[in-house]
Amino acid sequence: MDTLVNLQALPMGAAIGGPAVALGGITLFLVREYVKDQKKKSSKFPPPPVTLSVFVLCGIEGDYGEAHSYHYCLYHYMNIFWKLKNDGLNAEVPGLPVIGNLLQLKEKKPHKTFTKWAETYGPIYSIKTGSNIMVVLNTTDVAKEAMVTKYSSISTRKLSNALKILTSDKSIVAMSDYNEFYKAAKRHLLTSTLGPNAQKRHRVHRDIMIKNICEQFHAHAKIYPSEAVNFRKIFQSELFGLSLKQVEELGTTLSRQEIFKILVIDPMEGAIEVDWRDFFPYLKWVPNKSFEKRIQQMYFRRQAVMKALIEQQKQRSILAWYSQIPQTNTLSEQQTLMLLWEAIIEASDTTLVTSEWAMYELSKDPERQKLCQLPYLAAVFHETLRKHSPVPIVPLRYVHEDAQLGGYNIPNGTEIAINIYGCNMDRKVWDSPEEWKPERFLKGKDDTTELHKTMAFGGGKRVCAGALQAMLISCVAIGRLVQEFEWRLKDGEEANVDTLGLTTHKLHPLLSIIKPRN
Ligand code: HEM
Repeated sequence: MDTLVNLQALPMGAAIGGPAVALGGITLFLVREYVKDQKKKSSKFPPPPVTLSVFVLCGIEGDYGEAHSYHYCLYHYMNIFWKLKNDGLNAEVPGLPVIGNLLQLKEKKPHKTFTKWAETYGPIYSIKTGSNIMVVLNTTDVAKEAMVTKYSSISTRKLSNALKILTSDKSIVAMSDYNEFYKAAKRHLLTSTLGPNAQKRHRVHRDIMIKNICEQFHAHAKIYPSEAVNFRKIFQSELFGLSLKQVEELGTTLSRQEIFKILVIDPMEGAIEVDWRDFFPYLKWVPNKSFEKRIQQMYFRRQAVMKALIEQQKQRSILAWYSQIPQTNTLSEQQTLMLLWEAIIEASDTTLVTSEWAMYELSKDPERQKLCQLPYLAAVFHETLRKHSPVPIVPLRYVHEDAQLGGYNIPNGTEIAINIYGCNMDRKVWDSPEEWKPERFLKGKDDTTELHKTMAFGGGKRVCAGALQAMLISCVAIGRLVQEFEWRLKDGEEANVDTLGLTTHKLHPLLSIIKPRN
């Protein structure tokens, strides 16, 4: 999934407008007074005295998700702030008043910024994104603790405004809270599409996909032997075809490229659209019409295409798992539509990201292309997941009851960012982490825990449902492409390592010169 990582921590500070600044002055004053007051009362960071009276006077009830008044947010913020301080998590990245660390994250590659901060502030620290407090985990042990042993206290999500619309308010597996809908939906996804039996049935589609890809690369090598081929152009289109399976009829009104844009590219971009109200929930009454219009348009276009697709597939009974869903009577039509879309978008992105980076690394190094026996192929796959972590930050988790992580008490209301990329760059765990060395996985080849040390697919109850599919497609593709061609990077391509977007999408599509092997 991966595709819908909720990076609410990816703000463009510049988007924060006038009203925030105006209220900011008041906030700053209140915070300063509060801190002064605390210091006067005790030097040992007492528990927050809590502006409970303000809270009560405002008449706010319900959980944090519903309580969006300015006072409540301030109360909530201070509460978490002092609890964290009290329990010794002093590592805190300094930021600006009111907006906190938002401006420092405007580069839109928070996994890299978080990793850099870990060098200065240690592997666990807190940051502020507007009125939210987030604890960032950059170390494997604590990340596992959050995903596995402490999961029950950290199993909900707080979505950005864009994601609320695009996911029909948590109606997809990857973005839902842990509840009955989640359990039913994940079960369906696994039994009908992504689990081992379903993947066995889908083998025929994978074989056709790889055959088509190889044919297109051969055609290119024949006509333009000395010109670089654009890996992504061929791979992406075939991969999307696999995820949609047969949509030729739909294709008579819309091209595959157009459908791809509506179902995959637009929502991926929409998911990281910044609505500054995400960071200042007490300002949610301020209209942000252009933002809402953009996201709503994406939503309606996707609805239209998905409905057409479902109608068509129902008539042809091709989507086997779709016809299974209504039998349970547990999912509404809209939830079913969303799950179908989820399977499409998630199948179309991260597998491409992984395969493209693996072919980039192999194209750099002809010697390593000779070593493609099976264990080595698995090592290439896992090392690519480590160095290029396709989902660099696990979709944000929300602490809904006080929990302990890494020996610190983390209060209810804190957001948790698990920086998988940061964990995979940790020098204490990985030798020369910046180098791509598949050999590091050969030693532990019989030890599956060693292979999953990268945590690329998350872990615990929320572990990625599509890990098997991603591995099957990626490994078969990488193996076949290296078997059939010699790969060499186009001159100048080596430096193109920049990424773009929610996943670690290669900014510049891979360009390699390919030569068929005898
Ligand atoms: C290399 C490829 C992939 C990577 C690295 C990846 C990674 C991840 C990660 C990190 C999560 C989040 C786990 C969490 O919240 O703790 C996730 C969740 C998920 N992924 Fe993937 N994914 C990949 C491919 C796929 C594919 C191909 C599909 C489906 C076709 C898929 C479907 C899902 C679903 C449904 C979830 C939500 C699981 C849950 O919340 O229980 N993923 N993935």
